[in-house]
Amino acid sequence: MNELQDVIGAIRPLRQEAKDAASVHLDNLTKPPGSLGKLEDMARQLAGITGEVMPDMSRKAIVVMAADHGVCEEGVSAFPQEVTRQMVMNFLQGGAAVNVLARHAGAEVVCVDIGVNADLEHPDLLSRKVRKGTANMAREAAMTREEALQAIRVGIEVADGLAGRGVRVLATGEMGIGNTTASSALLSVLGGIAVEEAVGRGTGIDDARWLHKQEVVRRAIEVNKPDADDALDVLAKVGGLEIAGLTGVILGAAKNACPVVIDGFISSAAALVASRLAPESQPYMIASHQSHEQGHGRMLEAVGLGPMLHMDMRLGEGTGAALCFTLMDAAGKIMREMASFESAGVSRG
Ligand SMILES: Cc1cc2ncn([C@H]3O[C@H](COP(=O)(O)O)[C@@H](O)[C@H]3O)c2cc1C
Ligand SMILES: O=C(O)c1cccnc1
Repeated sequence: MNELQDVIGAIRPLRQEAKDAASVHLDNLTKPPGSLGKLEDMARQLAGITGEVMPDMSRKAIVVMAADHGVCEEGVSAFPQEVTRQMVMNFLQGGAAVNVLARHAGAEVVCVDIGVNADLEHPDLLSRKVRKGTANMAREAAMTREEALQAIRVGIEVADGLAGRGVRVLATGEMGIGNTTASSALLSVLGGIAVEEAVGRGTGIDDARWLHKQEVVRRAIEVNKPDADDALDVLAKVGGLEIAGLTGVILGAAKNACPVVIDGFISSAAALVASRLAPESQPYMIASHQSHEQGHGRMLEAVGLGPMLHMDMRLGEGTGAALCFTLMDAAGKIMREMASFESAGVSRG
């Protein structure tokens, strides 16, 4: 626990003077004050995070954490568990949606095996397996507290490694068949939200399976009795290895004064855990989008974040975060390239 406490202790509040300087700069540009809406909010936030009015955000990475879920044996997903490992190979070959959208945004994809239930090897795969999938949370704790901590540590190390080689913006992505079930359980317990509101349709289950998925989440909470005031306990009992890993990525990004773009429902579950473990990490987060998954709006509310985009996407992987990168670049260009009232000879109101 000490190590995690050290990381949390190293997270600084945003730099108010840089935020104020960004506000002054924005208000001198040739537009009515505030008229670029969330682009301006983002520019101010990025200044506060980095301490620079025009930060270098040229190097960006999406960390895709992959892991399996024992709860799949309850029949909670529309797809079989082997899709997790098959999609990991797809990421490594560059053919998944996140690869395409990351290329479009000029970002790299870093794929981490933190708990896939198979032996995977590839030169570009970061092999950091904590265990081969979680246990079935409907019967027992998904993992031990120590395993959850270990997975968080993996995420912190990945974030440290990327920041150490000059990556300035991080984003979260994931792959794990069954992980909307774990995310829903986290939302229900940590957000104090009824199971039927927290559980959505994930990969696209029908009504009967959706009701069954709700029952499975209820059973997982009943069997494990997670302590809502102890986020690590909840994460270990009803979470997932990739969710724990992403919690670490978020804490690691904040420690390194890097903005961290949060993707969809599952990534937001990691953001919720991170915000409970370390409330000071929340200002470093940017919610890329609100996905189509039923509980995502409530999840973002619980973290205290407002989404940049509503695209009706429900894929995960980091796809929404990749799209949001292009908005970050747009915000950066506004700060750098727009004329001021003075330079353009435009009258102020
Ligand atoms: C081919 C395929 C690619 C995906 N990429 C992300 N997910 C998404 O779907 C999964 C969660 O949904 P559930 O909880 O219903 O299993 C996660 O792996 C998530 O990343 C995918 C799912 C599939 C089938
Ligand atoms: O919101 C998401 O990211 C999501 C929703 C459904 C399935 N996979 C991911």
